[in-house]
Amino acid sequence: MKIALLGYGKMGQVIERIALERGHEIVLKKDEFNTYDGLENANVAIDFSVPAAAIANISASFHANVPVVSGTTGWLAHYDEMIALCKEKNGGFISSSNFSLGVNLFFELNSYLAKIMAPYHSYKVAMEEIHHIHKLDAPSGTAITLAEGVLEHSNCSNWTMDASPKDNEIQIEAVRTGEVPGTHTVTYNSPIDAIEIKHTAHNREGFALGAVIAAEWLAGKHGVFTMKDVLNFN
Ligand SMILES: NC(=O)C1=CN([C@@H]2O[C@H](COP(=O)(O)OP(=O)(O)OC[C@H]3O[C@@H](n4cnc5c(N)ncnc54)[C@H](O)[C@@H]3O)[C@@H](O)[C@H]2O)C=CC1
Ligand SMILES: O=C(O)C1=N[C@H](C(=O)O)C[C@H](O)C1
Repeated sequence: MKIALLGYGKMGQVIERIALERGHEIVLKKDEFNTYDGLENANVAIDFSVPAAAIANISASFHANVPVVSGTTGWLAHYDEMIALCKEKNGGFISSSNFSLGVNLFFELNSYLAKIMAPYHSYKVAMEEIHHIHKLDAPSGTAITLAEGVLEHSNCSNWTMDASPKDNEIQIEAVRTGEVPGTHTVTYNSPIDAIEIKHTAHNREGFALGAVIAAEWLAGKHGVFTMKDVLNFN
């Protein structure tokens, strides 16, 4: 399969290695300095760039009739626009705040826990995400997905990064330190005890492998999909 890498930073480089190991060919490595020349030759594009570039990368893929997997976080305000463009161009699209198998299992666990905790109002839910100091966005896309998973089942109204959240708000604390690849914790605390679930990425391999598997799955398809479709979680 011919892959266009849209973004060739920390993630793009791990994705390249894994894609080559799985027998794929890289036909474009797009960064902020070069053009989309060659994109039209790809069977699939993989966007791991920066929030400001993600929209242009995803749009360029739809215009070139190339299905696109996007892992870039921090551009959710434009999500509906990209879905509309995908439909207009009959494109193929998967975006996810986190492509690792472990985190996608963790999303399922988070939803289940939120469901069974819903009747117990003495527990207050909060989240912490820890990442490397180079990360541009906060909170992480993964923390937002986790919070959305809780909001679906609880009577909380929204998430906040405010240090003094209201009773009906889910607090997300974002910590930036060293070279941490990504750690997410969801805690339900009561005056009596606490229940905590945690996912720790030891490196970027899981994110990258998940993105390549998603790309293999998406090639040749039209429509908007999620990692649940790829992993058969539905
Ligand atoms: N969904 C997931 O599983 C994961 C998502 N991410 C997200 O992926 C994104 C990239 O992460 P990293 O690789 O760690 O960041 P990075 O900063 O190492 O790399 C970003 C790359 O984007 C490139 N770039 C900048 N402007 C561009 C443009 N106009 N077109 C194409 N590329 C451009 C930069 O040259 C840089 O190489 C971030 O938003 C991060 O939050 C990171 C890990 C996992
Ligand atoms: O920027 C990162 O590094 C990561 N970003 C994603 C996010 O914002 O959730 C996924 C992962 O945690 C690493």
